[in-house]
Amino acid sequence: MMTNKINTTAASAVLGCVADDVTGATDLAINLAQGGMRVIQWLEIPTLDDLQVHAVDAVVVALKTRSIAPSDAISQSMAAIEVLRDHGCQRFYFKYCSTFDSTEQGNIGPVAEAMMDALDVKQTIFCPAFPRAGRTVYQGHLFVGDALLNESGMQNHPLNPMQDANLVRFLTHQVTRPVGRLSYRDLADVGRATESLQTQQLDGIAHVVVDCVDDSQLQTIAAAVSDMPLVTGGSGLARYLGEAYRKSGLVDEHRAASKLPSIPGRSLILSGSCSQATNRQVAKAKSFCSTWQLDVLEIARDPSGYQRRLAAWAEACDPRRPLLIYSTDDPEGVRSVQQALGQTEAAQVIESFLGKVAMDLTTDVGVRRLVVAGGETSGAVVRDLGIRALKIGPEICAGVPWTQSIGTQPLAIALKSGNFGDDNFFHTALEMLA
Ligand SMILES: Nc1ncnc2c1ncn2[C@@H]1O[C@H](COP(=O)(O)OP(=O)(O)O)[C@@H](O)[C@H]1O
Ligand SMILES: O=C(O)[C@@H](O)C(=O)COP(=O)(O)O
Repeated sequence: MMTNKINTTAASAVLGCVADDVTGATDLAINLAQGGMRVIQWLEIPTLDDLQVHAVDAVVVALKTRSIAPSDAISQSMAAIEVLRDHGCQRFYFKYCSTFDSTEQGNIGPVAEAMMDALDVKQTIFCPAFPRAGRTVYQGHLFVGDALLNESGMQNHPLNPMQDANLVRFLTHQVTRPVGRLSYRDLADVGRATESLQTQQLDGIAHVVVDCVDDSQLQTIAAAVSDMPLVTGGSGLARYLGEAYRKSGLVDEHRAASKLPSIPGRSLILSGSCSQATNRQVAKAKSFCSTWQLDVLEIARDPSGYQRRLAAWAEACDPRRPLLIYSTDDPEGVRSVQQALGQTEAAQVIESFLGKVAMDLTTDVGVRRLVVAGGETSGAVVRDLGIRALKIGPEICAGVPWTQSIGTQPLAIALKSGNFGDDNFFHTALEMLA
């Protein structure tokens, strides 16, 4: 049950966002910042006192709810929404993956419906499109580049293989209320888009999947939904919310983005993503990094022995070269590990090991610059490092900024969604700090 306590201090953020994973949250945060909003990203649910300390327009709370049981995802998301609402947020954003990562059981639909109930909202949109990163939606079908979602490599995802690109059909499995579509034809102007949403609401359509193939359509969608209390989607839409909220008087001025973190120290790349993009990026990074490929079965057998060997190796490496430690593998490698350990156990073994590696190497060998590839992987790493919040810096590639941890002994951190970035991503990221 939500409480009715509303905080109305001047410091309240207008927009409260809940993201279902950490890289997704960072992606959302950089897009909001590029739209001129001041943003803070929390890596755990903040307290009301935490929220009073930072004067921002948008608060992004990163959860790790994408691949857990729907009931757990709902309860964590509700806890986040409650604190954001009590803080005084007037608009809410549920961020999930631009590739709609979920299964027929959830968690996108069930979490969205729970948020709608909590906020007393009759209709929301589903807008995963992020054209700058190649994610578009046409006739309700999600494309990654020029491939349908289910032919894009996402059909082999280790945790949520995506086998249906038709979002209207797929979302219908996850929700209890009717699903409609805002067609690209109605995105010709804001008035038409608004009218289509209103007509659908009168027809009882609660969930509207939004077509969108370019940024001008995102701009139209943002203007059409600026009064909607709750929107859901990828990060693309967020880029234009600042402008829409400024026009409707919710946010005052356009704020400049933050600077690069200036933090000396060793660089470490940790990669647990098995996406096609990350496989290519890891292959490229081997040329300029000291490299260690994890043997997952050996970690499962003797985690502490393996951790000691890895730490000794890192200690002995040339400190001027970045360290690259990865479990990234092709679908065949992933299958064989999952057959031996089970899907969930394999993920847990790797995530908890990479978290420990991050702790060891930041504590013992002077790592202060950290790049992590993979949403679940990033979630595990920042949790184990005990980082509570991030300041958002400039963009490395679409959807991935440099960030700086807030607190004593800050780290420069880049959290990369598995699918994002070109083949030279790791090099580009570290060169920016050189
Ligand atoms: N070699 C591997 N075999 C099996 N599972 C793996 C392997 N490497 C990583 N994983 C698991 O696959 C999942 C990848 O998810 P994630 O980190 O979110 O990456 P992405 O951003 O590409 O989705 C993680 O749970 C990770 O622990
Ligand atoms: O929207 C996106 O594509 C990303 O922001 C995202 O959610 C990242 O998820 P992972 O691919 O699991 O890192």
